[in-house]
Amino acid sequence: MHPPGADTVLVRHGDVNTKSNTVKRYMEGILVENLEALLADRDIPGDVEQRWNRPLIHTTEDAVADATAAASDAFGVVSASPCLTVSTEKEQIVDALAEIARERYTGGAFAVDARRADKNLPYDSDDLAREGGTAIWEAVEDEFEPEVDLDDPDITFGVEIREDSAFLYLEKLSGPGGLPLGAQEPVIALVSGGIDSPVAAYEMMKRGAPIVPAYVDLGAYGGIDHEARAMETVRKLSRYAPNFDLQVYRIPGGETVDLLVSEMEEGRMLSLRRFFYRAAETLAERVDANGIVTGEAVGQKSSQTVRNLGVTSRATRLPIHRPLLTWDKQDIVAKAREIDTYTDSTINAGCNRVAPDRVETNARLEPLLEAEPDDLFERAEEAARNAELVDP
Ligand SMILES: Nc1ncnc2c1ncn2[C@@H]1O[C@H](COP(=O)(O)OP(=O)(O)OP(=O)(O)O)[C@@H](O)[C@H]1O
Repeated sequence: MHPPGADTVLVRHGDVNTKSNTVKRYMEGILVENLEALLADRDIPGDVEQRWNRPLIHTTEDAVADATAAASDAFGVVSASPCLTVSTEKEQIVDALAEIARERYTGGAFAVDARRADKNLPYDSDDLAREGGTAIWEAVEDEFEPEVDLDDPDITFGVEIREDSAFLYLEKLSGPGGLPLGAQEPVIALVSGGIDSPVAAYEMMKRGAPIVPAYVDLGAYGGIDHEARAMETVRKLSRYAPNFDLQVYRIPGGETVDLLVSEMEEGRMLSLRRFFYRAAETLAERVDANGIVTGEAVGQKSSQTVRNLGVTSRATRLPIHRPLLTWDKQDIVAKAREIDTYTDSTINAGCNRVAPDRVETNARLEPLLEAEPDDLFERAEEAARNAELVDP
């Protein structure tokens, strides 16, 4: 809900504020570009202004809700509010609060949350909250029985006073937090048709690292549905990053999977992971990426025991980022639903079908090296060199 006449979105960032002024300026610049791209991608009118630690989106009242929703999808944003802008004169703010109350208050407990960045103003936030609260009360008391509750209000009248304007709002839409996308270097995101890998990729994006998605085509063990699911989740992720290229590298892995299935039993899944990582490393050299992100979590699968992660990780010199390492499955599923990458599929495809009846949970590197094909890494490197770029 926004105040009548609201045509501005106040955008708040969090971790960016912990940076030095130079870095903060730089990151705010990236955030502004990303906000502009989100608005353009969703056909929302608006101009983004970079100022005082709080980017502003100037839009129309009709578009202010959509613009706020778009801002709350931008990495680095902690919250966004659709605002009415008035001058910093106390009387103007108090009058505007009364007017907003007349239009929007429908009963229940209310609070005024006032903050000011400019400590030179002739009034402080407590004065303003008190006078604003009285004005709201008087504006609605004939029709309702208003009540003030600063701890658990039904409606909060927010006031944020900056150098030359005061911003009045009724809601704060939460954003993802983190850092603006592009504030870090890119990483290869290994995306499967599963639930976890898109969430892991999203978490890296949230910390500012653009992703280069890579899908390993498992041949007959993957299948068209498996690939379609992987592509669909990348499409969903691209909604958060319209100014970044999220084309997918499809790495051919079918022949190697066939070989692993015919020649290996228990350690097969681990060698397949080692193939993935080495292929990702080669692709990273090709596209100048700096790490690999996967959806693995400790103990979630046999290939993800602490011991097995240690053995599989030896296949690459690059860091493997596993943002979900300590997450429980239900939290991963909840996040996947929240970011709209959840794929409600029971199709038995991908790695599930490659898995043998008896899986290795306690691997050692030497016996695995003995068992796996000698040319596993050459195969991975060649597959990555042959990877084709496809639209998700
Ligand atoms: N076909 C594939 N292409 C690219 N990466 C893959 C593929 N299969 C698995 N991975 C990567 O390896 C990780 C662990 O594999 P796992 O077998 O647990 O995947 P999954 O259960 O099929 O999918 P997810 O982990 O996404 O739920 C995945 O999170 C993903 O990063």
